[in-house]
Amino acid sequence: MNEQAPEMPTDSPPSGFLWGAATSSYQIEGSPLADGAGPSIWHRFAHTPGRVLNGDTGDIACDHYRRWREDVTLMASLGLNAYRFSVAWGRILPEGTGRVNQPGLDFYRHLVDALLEQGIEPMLTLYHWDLPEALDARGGWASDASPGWFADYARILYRALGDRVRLWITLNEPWVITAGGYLFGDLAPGHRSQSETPIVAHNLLRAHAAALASGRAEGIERIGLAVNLEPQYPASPLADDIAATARRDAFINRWFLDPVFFGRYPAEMEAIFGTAWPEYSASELDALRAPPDFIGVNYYSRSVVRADPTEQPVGARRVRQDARPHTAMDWEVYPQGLTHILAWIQGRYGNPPVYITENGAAFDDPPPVAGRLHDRQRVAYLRSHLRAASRALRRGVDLRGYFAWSLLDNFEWSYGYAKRFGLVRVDPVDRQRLIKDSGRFYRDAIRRYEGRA
Ligand SMILES: N#[N+]C[C@@H]1[C@@H](O)[C@H](O)[C@@H](O)[C@@H]2O[C@H]12
Repeated sequence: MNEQAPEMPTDSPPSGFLWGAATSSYQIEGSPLADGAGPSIWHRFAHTPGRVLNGDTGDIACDHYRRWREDVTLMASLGLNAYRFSVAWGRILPEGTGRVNQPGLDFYRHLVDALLEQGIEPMLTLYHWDLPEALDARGGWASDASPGWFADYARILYRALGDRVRLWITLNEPWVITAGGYLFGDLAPGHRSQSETPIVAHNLLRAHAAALASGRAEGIERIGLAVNLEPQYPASPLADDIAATARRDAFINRWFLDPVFFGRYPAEMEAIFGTAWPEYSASELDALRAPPDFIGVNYYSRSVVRADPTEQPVGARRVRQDARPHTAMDWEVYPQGLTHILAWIQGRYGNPPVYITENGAAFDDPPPVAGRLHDRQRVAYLRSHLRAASRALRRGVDLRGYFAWSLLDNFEWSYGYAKRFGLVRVDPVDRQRLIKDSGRFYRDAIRRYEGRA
């Protein structure tokens, strides 16, 4: 596909720039209970009738647990020099704590070694939503003990893989873990509790700090935090809309980053949660200060915000921008928002190193024809967002890499397999992989950026 690659401010990106793709364990691996693994909250959630569209589960997913060698070869054929994946906690510690399951460790060690053999830098996410069911039975992230569980689990992985994995992420999207799993209830474990929500968020922040500390003790030098960020724009200059936008910005963008960088929550949180917001001592807040060595930015879209008292707990809602293109998730395609959010990080948190750890789009792909899949909308999305990333580089943002979401069509949580984000198609029947035009475009863009085209 002779697509013009996006322009870059310089002939090539900063040296060492990472060109990757991202996945997560429950979404691609399948075989959730193989070789001694313990079940996760997503295994239970997906097998609970009515929780996932079409009754889909991750029992097979992309069958990556068995096809991982083929997938590493696929990554190399795309010219990736990095790959972001997550570890299923339950494969390492079937009961969440205690006994280590060696076959689980071996699976990830073999995967990492195969990546390194292909010159592909592994970026390992310790937690991407699949908490061991055994820990949820003990209170899960609402338990005061959860940070200790997580630090112990992290330490096992640091010791097993710290000599070959250089880039670590503690948590993937703590906001989605909290809001999806404990406030709105559309994600595992499916709670809907305004009182539990701030407690879970606080424990996740404590867990991040604990895992950062245990990593430092093991000599791990590059530990990040991956956050979903969504720039918020007021629908009008009305004071109510401006205030609603500030509340939603605090709720989505600052709730987790402010504590880890400043040791304080955004002032808006108490107004959002009211009496459900706990009292924290100065020392409890200061203990959250755990600046990551880099921020992982998961960017998909923006929100245009209007005040709406019926939309709780924030009192704000998104206003759909009908005049603009939207993805199959009904998210507005807004590449400028990526530049804006990267510049916002640069200004607010002191220009920390940043990786775009997820960026991509679901579209209703056409069927393959003669061995090709022409996903033109996804090619356009990638091109516009790579350009937006290059504009951030031009502003001096310390951007170190870009990971497309996702390498493979995979299990899209409560949407099951109905929403497809992959650069590579996965056949729903035989799981055969087929590189889409977007995968070819990304491969060609990498070559041009790296001056190899
Ligand atoms: N939805 N959606 C796509 C994508 C999801 O598949 C990832 O697992 C999350 O990290 C993040 O929400 C983004």
